[in-house]
Amino acid sequence: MFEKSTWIRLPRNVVVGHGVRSAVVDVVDDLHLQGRPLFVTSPTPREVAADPIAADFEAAGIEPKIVTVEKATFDAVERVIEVAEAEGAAYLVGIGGGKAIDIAKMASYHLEMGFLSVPTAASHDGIVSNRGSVPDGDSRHSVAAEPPLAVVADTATLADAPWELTTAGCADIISNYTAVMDWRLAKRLKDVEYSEYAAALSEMTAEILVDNAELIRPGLEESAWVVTKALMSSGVAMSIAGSSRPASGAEHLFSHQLDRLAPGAALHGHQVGVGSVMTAYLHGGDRGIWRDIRNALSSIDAPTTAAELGIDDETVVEALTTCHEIRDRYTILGDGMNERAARDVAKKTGVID
Ligand SMILES: NC(=O)C1=CN([C@@H]2O[C@H](COP(=O)(O)OP(=O)(O)OC[C@H]3O[C@@H](n4cnc5c(N)ncnc54)[C@H](O)[C@@H]3O)[C@@H](O)[C@H]2O)C=CC1
Ligand SMILES: O=C(CO)COP(=O)(O)O
Ligand SMILES: [Zn+2]
Repeated sequence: MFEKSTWIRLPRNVVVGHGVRSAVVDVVDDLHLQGRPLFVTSPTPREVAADPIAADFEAAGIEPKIVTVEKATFDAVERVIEVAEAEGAAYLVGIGGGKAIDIAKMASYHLEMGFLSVPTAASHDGIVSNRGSVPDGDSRHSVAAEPPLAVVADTATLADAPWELTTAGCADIISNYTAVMDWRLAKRLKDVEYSEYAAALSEMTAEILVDNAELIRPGLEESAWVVTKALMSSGVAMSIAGSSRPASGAEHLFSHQLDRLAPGAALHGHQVGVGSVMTAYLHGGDRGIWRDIRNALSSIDAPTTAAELGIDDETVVEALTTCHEIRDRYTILGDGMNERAARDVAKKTGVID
């Protein structure tokens, strides 16, 4: 008897384009959301977007409460839950980069409340995904979270954000190549749950982005459009899979370990991009696609070396040898690299000197 079932939760409204920030209040109306919203944001996105959006709500007779968060931690999620309960919030709006959006979607999941995603940077593919990513001691959890009821991505805001945030988003997408290689490997070796549709969507998203790399240039609003569509498509792949597997493999483990060893040194997307160059080498050796990945990253101004990340060579080697312990996710790293092998791959790919 056939007993499989799946439940894929995707946004109902996706609004992307120039100036759509002022449409958030209309989107809320279209979704028939009632009551007081809680905006979850961080300091710069508050100035850039949350305060102006709050003014639109006030003009429409709705008084939002705003909470500002700094880090994507379980404590921050707890604080947002407490504020939402104390203020009688009816739904949450995450406004900012990956961290603010992750906190909002995780708090919404716990509160069983609707959530809207309003990215202010095209820096990560968590904009529509149903996962949250949180460091916790020596581990990094990928936790279930509320997918957004709607996404409102204003390309004017995204194009105005610092250019490196956009290149980080591109690198987060380019890393899908190796994430999918790891997922297929884990399917073959460990029979993990696998979706060919999610894997294909994730790979195709990376391909389309690389094919359109010439459109991704600083100061071009069209770049924000191209990158945001890719970020959403990658997030949909995660929602189809019900896991971050299509977009997170060993290159993400490497980045999560760098976050522990060198906190704040580089952006998430830039770290996973450099990780992807090295794990592509581990998958395919010298004839594999590692040079294609490195060239794709260079073509959109993303870092390809430890020095460009602002991280020293020894930290890269340490991250490579220890990052398999971050979580129980089988990848090309298997049960870990030894130091000589880690140094070798980092040197051969030009990541370290
Ligand atoms: N849940 C998921 O599926 C995913 C989650 N992530 C998570 O997202 C985080 C990475 O996201 P990021 O956006 O790189 O980090 P982030 O949220 O820390 O943002 C980076 C910086 O950009 C600033 N910023 C945002 N918009 C701006 C604007 N318009 N102008 C000026 N500055 C602006 C922020 O204030 C922050 O200082 C990581 O924690 C990562 O694990 C990443 C991918 C997928
Ligand atoms: O960053 C992600 C996908 O780009 C997902 O993060 P995790 O590695 O925490 O699942
Ligand atoms: Zn990522």
